[in-house]
Amino acid sequence: MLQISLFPNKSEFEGLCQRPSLDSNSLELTIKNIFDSVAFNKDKALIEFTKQFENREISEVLYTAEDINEGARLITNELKIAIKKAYDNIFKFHKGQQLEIKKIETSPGVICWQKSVAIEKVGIYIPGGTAPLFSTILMLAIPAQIAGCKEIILSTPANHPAIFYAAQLCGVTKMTKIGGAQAIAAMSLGTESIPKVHKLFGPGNQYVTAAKMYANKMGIAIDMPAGPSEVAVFADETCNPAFVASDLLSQAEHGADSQVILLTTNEEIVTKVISELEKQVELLDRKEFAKKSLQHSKAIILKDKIEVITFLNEYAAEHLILACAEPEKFSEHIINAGSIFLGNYTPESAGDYASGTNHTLPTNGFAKAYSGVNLDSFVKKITLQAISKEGLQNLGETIITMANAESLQAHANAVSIRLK
Ligand SMILES: NC(=O)c1ccc[n+]([C@@H]2O[C@H](COP(=O)([O-])OP(=O)(O)OC[C@H]3O[C@@H](n4cnc5c(N)ncnc54)[C@H](O)[C@@H]3O)[C@@H](O)[C@H]2O)c1
Ligand SMILES: N[C@H](CO)Cc1c[nH]c[nH+]1
Ligand SMILES: [Zn+2]
Repeated sequence: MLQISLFPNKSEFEGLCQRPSLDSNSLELTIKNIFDSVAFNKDKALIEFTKQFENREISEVLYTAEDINEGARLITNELKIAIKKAYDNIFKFHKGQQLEIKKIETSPGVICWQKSVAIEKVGIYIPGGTAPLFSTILMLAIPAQIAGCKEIILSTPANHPAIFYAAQLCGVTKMTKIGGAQAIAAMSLGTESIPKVHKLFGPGNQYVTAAKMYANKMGIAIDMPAGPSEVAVFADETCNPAFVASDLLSQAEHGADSQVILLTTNEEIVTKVISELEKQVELLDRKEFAKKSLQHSKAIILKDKIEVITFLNEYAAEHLILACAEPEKFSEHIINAGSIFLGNYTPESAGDYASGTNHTLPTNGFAKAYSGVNLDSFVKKITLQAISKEGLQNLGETIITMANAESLQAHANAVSIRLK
């Protein structure tokens, strides 16, 4: 059950913000070995790792169009309707992130603007080790589709019908059967069957996340480190303890390495939430994962709201639920979080599936510096400028003065030659 921390000192906040993690040295070595093998033995290495880590026998690393059609046909009508509804909301929210091009005349005759251009080849990782997270396909392939990415390569160890259905719906161009760090290695290095991509996206366990970081060091762009799921809930007297417990469990059930945090200024709320957790956890099919996750999760009782805000900004949760009075007003004080859920009727799982926001979010405190996936994640911005003869006459002196001061005479000449 949750570890309780009663009125910790501010000096203890940093320790309380630690997430459970694997030994990073041995993790890095495992990842390096996987990348080296995939670089050398390509598809053959992928087939061997799939047997070694997942006990799955495969003879080809890609699904054929026929495999995908057949897989998708097995989806139930009920799930198809749910996915379409989620698709529409996620599409609407991400389409709304498109900005119109604005040409700015910075000084007379000098026009500057920028355009967004889709990243041509993207690799999306869809977690599937213990649950087939087909919702992640919507979260990654919909913005890729809106951005106009030409190739969307999907890798996942899962083979649920909804995985195939969602891949078709979202215009995925190639689908691999590979999971884990070896999938990330394949999309970073390229193999006989799997193309090398320009940018990697997607959440995953610690192996997947460490592999993305490794790929990033080799020069492949990544969305962000999106590892084991986490949630922090700030609950005051207006909360419903049963709702709070259900939210904590919704992230605890992801995996043993997930972490959930309950923050409050009222000790009685902790007692009520824990009693709900004890009841609700027993009803879950994934109770073993949830219980392990709760063992390294925490209930923290703080002195006042100011301390709560300080803690939350230090923790930088992937998801933050504000089960408190005036949640929107409270949210104005939050500067580090992946996604914020306001009020008693906004469960985190709404954002996981269907409200419209993206569920691929920075974990492990990376929300201090990274955003979650959004439309911009799939584009590059190219700036453009056009200067008229009069424009250059206006700006020329400024450029020449600055170029000379940097001792870059050719830069100055490129202007003065035009003004003669
Ligand atoms: N941050 C986010 O946005 C977000 C979103 C969704 C899910 N998640 C997280 O994604 C994760 C999904 O994890 P998962 O394990 O179910 O699926 P996964 O697909 O991420 O990982 C499964 C793969 O891990 C590899 N693996 C497992 N044990 C290994 C070992 N000992 N050595 C080498 N490789 C090994 C295997 O190849 C397996 O295919 C969870 O932690 C969940 O919390 C995060
Ligand atoms: N909560 C996860 C992000 O941390 C996303 C997800 C997918 N399916 C269910 N949940
Ligand atoms: Zn979730």
